[in-house]
Amino acid sequence: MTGTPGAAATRNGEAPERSPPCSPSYDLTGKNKVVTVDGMRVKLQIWDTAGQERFRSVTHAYYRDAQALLLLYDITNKSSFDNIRAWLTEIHEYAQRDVVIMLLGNKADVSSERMIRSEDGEMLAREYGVPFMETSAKTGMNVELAFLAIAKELKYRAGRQADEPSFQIQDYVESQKKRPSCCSFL
Ligand SMILES: Nc1nc2c(ncn2[C@@H]2O[C@H](COP(=O)(O)OP(=O)(O)OP(=O)(O)O)[C@@H](O)[C@H]2O)c(=O)[nH]1
Repeated sequence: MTGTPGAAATRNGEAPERSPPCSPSYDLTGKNKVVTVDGMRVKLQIWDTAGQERFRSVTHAYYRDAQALLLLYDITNKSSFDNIRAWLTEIHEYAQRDVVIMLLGNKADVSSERMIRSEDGEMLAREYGVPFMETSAKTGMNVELAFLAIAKELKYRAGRQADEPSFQIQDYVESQKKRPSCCSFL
């Protein structure tokens, strides 16, 4: 899943079939997920473009109609981080104009092999104006939060009332996210 638009909530529900790519404790992809937001059930249909970076025309089909994209890199793999800019460029060209984007630095549990500092992820996210957090599909750190934040944003957009205060996804993520307990010294 790393370095790819890892997951998307979609409008039309039509998705190419794909098996989940791995079996850590938390599978971030390949399923429908129901998140309860303020008592309302929001259904997210999640697609994973993993392993298809070489087939750009295929991945376009995945995210062209997506309402949200989770961009994942692997904190132990520099090239996955370096690929993120290219993905953001792609997304700018092919995705919906108002797509919700979130940047995730996954494998935060393996601090001994860390290549990308948390601050680097934060800086990149700030540059593109997207929320950022580090996650671990192994321990589950921030995984539910990522989906919850997306669901909250989509629910807010769908039912926005004129007098309703706007939902600030970046502020929400910053206030809720957990930091890895052990930090590297890079
Ligand atoms: N320690 C740790 N391992 C993880 C984590 N997430 C995934 N892995 C492992 O990393 C390996 C690769 O995971 P994938 O999800 O298949 O990675 P990918 O880059 O999407 O791979 P492709 O599907 O081939 O593109 C598997 O062995 C996973 O179990 C994590 O958060 N922590």
